[in-house]
Amino acid sequence: MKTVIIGSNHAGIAAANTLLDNYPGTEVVLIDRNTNLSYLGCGTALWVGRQIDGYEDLFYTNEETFRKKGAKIFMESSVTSIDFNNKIVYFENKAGEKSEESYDKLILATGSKPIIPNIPGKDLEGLHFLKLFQEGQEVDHDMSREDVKTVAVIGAGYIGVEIAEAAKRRGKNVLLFDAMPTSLASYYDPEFTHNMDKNLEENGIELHFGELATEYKGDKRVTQLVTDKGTYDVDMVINAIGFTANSDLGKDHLETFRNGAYLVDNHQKTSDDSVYAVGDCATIYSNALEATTYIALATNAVRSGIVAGHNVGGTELDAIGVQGSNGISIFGYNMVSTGLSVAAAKKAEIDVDYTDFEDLQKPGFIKENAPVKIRIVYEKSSRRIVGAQLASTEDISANIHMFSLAIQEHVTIDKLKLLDIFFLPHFNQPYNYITMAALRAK
Ligand SMILES: Cc1cc2nc3c(=O)[nH]c(=O)nc-3n(C[C@H](O)[C@H](O)[C@H](O)COP(=O)(O)OP(=O)(O)OC[C@H]3O[C@@H](n4cnc5c(N)ncnc54)[C@H](O)[C@@H]3O)c2cc1C
Ligand SMILES: NC(=O)C1=CN([C@@H]2O[C@H](COP(=O)(O)OP(=O)(O)OC[C@H]3O[C@@H](n4cnc5c(N)ncnc54)[C@H](O)[C@@H]3O)[C@@H](O)[C@H]2O)C=CC1
Repeated sequence: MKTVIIGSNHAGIAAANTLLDNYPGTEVVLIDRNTNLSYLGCGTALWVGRQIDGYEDLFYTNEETFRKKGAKIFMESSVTSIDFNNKIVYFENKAGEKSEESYDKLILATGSKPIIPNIPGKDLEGLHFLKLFQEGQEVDHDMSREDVKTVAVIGAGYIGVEIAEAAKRRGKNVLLFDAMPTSLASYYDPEFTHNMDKNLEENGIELHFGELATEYKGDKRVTQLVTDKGTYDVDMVINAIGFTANSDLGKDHLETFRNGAYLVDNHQKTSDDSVYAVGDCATIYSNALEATTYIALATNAVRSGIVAGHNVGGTELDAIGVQGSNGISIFGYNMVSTGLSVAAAKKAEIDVDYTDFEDLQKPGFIKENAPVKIRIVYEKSSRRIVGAQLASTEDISANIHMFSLAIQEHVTIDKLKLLDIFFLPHFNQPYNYITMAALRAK
């Protein structure tokens, strides 16, 4: 059996490795238009902000590894069209040479693309996106210019907040804009985002929330950003207002979601029996929403790649849905969340309650210690947990996995009240904040 995989980043790589490592004799062809594969975009801000030495270790595999495993791999080759009826993929390399590959099964792993603000001046120099490794290099290069003193970041989601920190660490004046009234509004409730906003401000980032960019101005290069509230002198702009699915190749043949992502079942199969879709170009099932949705995360890309790999290889494997678990760490302030915030539940018309608690991570007699905030969100009628948020300068990240499992397994808030949680002063308190929050639930 021959499988062609279009896109060899996290999702495509996971599918290819699953097939190559578990199904000897399977023919695998990988095609990608980029020069590199396996770039961990999550490291861009760390590298640009000089928190790590360079970008070299942000790649975890390469072309050669796939060749050694017996796969055919075409890099710098762009798939231009697919004949779904005759099962042929057409592609072109950078020299313009055209090729084709037939398939028995096709895995679409074409990922996502940044949303481009459609406002005047969008072709000026000095405007950036932050998706590809090459875009990270351009941002890094621009930030090295002596004349780039003020950086505007549009979008205070995950990429925007992380790159705003990086720009500040590089000594720039940083202006951070978002249409919403706080940073990270899609992931956390205001009780949490206000702490992050304060953290950003205390570290010298100028916040402009509830403000919409309307124009970039400049002669050849951007010199001003105009919003509905003012005009700002800037030397560089980084746009980070979200991703949308890159589904151009199959959108006329396959069923798609409202944002264009390929609709998939729990085997990652699309509406065409021979075609699978994985990662950011596909939909995903949310256990919190109990519905199909779109969540662009590397973790989802890897898991969906594994599921597709096994199903294509011949072993039935059901995806179990996700919670959209995520985390961020900015100037030492850590936030993690999973499932739905109260705001997200409201938007999805799920009637929820929540319980909050705040306490020190460890007993008061431990010196190295800091407060932790927790919110657990649960559905009013069923009492199942649908979300959790935590924030602290302590490393509270591992707590979120338990809540992810709780949402996946439909655990109620009441089940959490007497949960056996260990205590050791080096780590936590006997009256654990998880227990305390659960006990306070209405
Ligand atoms: C700056 C940044 C930071 C991030 N941080 C995190 C994080 O901390 N945690 C997290 O979970 N997620 C993070 N993400 C999101 C994560 O990177 C994506 O969810 C992940 O890359 C999705 O993987 P994918 O393989 O589905 O798609 P992509 O990474 O988008 O890869 C798609 C591949 O398809 C190829 N392709 C597309 N069209 C064609 C075509 N026509 N022909 C040939 N090849 C094609 C592309 O070249 C690309 O290599 C971050 C993203 C960015 C940009
Ligand atoms: N730590 C992590 O897990 C990370 C995850 N990612 C993922 O990568 C994907 C893309 O990240 P982001 O681009 O940061 O998307 P995002 O969805 O996290 O944030 C986009 C932000 O832009 C704002 N916005 C939208 N339209 C706007 C407009 N016209 N003007 C001003 N603001 C506007 C939104 O309110 C939102 O705050 C996301 O799925 C994200 O979860 C990215 C970086 C790190």
